[in-house]
Amino acid sequence: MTLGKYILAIDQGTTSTRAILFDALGGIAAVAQQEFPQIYPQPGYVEHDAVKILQTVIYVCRAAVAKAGVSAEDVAAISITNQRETTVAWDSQTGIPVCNAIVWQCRRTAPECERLAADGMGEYIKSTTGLLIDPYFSGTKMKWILDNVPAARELAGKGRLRLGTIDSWLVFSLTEGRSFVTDISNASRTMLMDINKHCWDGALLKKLGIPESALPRIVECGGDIGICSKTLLGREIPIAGMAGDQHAALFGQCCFEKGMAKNTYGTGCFVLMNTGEEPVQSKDLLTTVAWKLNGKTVYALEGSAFNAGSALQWLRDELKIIETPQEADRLAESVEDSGGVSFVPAFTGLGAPYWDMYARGALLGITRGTQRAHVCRAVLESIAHESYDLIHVMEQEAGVNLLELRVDGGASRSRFLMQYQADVSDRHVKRPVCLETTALGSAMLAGLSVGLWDSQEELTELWREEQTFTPSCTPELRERNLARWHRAVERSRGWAEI
Ligand SMILES: Nc1ncnc2c1ncn2[C@@H]1O[C@H](COP(=O)(O)OP(=O)(O)O)[C@@H](O)[C@H]1O
Ligand SMILES: O=P(O)(O)OC[C@H](O)CO
Repeated sequence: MTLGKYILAIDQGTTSTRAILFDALGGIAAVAQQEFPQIYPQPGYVEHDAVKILQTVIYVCRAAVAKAGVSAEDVAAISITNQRETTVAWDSQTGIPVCNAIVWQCRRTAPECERLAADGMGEYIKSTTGLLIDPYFSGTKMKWILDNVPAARELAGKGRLRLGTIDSWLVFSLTEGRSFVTDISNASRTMLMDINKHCWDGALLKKLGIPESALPRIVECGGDIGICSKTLLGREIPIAGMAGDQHAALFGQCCFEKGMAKNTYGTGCFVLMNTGEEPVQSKDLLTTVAWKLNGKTVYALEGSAFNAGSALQWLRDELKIIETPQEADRLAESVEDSGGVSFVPAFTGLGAPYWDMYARGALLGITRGTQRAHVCRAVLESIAHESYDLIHVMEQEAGVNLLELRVDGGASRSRFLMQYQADVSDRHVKRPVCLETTALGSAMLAGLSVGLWDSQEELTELWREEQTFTPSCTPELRERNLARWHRAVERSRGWAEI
């Protein structure tokens, strides 16, 4: 077989699935995208239809290859990157899910998390998995399925239950031999994997009642992950790169050196910093595997904010005060400030550094003169404010000074947001030419594995800056805005509990 010239990257995100065909220079030959429905069965619950997700994957892969006008022979490898933690349960024989996937944002396992905390599991979970007790992670979602879906229990009894994150679900569904694997970066988000030993932790599986036989094999982020069956594109193609989306974005931003960091503005906001080959423990941040390649593991510290771009979608879909996110940008720039309005996007609680599963969204400071432009501005500012918190706590806990922040993701297109981010965090914000960094990172993992690229140095050469946003705000204004944000956060906390 001659080596194809392209990598087909599947980016399975929270609100849409994209397939992007990258050429050997890291350039985009074609993109295909499809949104899929979010399911909100009750307040605080978020679900996805895993079969629908698979259908979007198949559709966008075929569409991207067709758009580029290339043949399947030209595709050297497929890579997968995905929304993390979202949990799917299915039957190994039929390949059919037993219930909707429980999305990372879903808060239904808050009571189980309280029980774990009351049992004094916090310290053990932190030191073993690098994570905090929160409904965010897959472990308690798996337990919920076993406790609440009779078909899951029945299949578990027969040894036919499969529990996995979206990466496992896609590899299982796309491969002829039905490979059942998860990559180590996704596994490190389950609250079940020992981040030092890189295996499932027996004590946690026992505590949550999860049978190890239902869990996938943990593999590296590059190599022989599976062979995609020819039903997808007409010929078998190796799946050679796989990582959770935020880990892939760190790789795609070429943050290969210890201390380099990125922030991805998608549905949520996720700041990850490369901390080198040893896991670094932190109080309010997550310790996670960034990637593992050829036996070498790189770790990261992560600050996660659960809602960011989703707040713009809320303005568009629920409040209906904008038609596109770009309109929010224009409106935000049309007023001098937010007119005293503050917004806290805690739709599904607050992540780092607050870790409040009962916080809920808040819109404060409204007066009779408040216009939609003020609300749009407050929403965009809130995304920068929560990112400021992540950057600030990261600098404090890792003892570093981030001189620059590399940014990507859908909402990093917003000029207003990026400038405000630079102002409020007093840091240079660097936006690359390729904002599809998540997909690019996974393509790089696959490309290294199949020999399209030889080294990380070669990949670094492919990274191109589009624009740097320079801080230009007075310290007084900055402090005033941050103080108001922190007052607003306090008011949003514990709301659902009450
Ligand atoms: N021009 C824009 N300005 C601001 N936000 C945007 C813009 N375009 C897209 N977004 C936001 O980006 C998000 C989608 O980004 P994406 O990286 O695809 O996220 P995900 O992978 O979580 O689905 C949406 O929530 C949307 O509100
Ligand atoms: O869909 P995204 O890009 O916002 O990413 C979701 C995260 O992976 C959740 O941990």
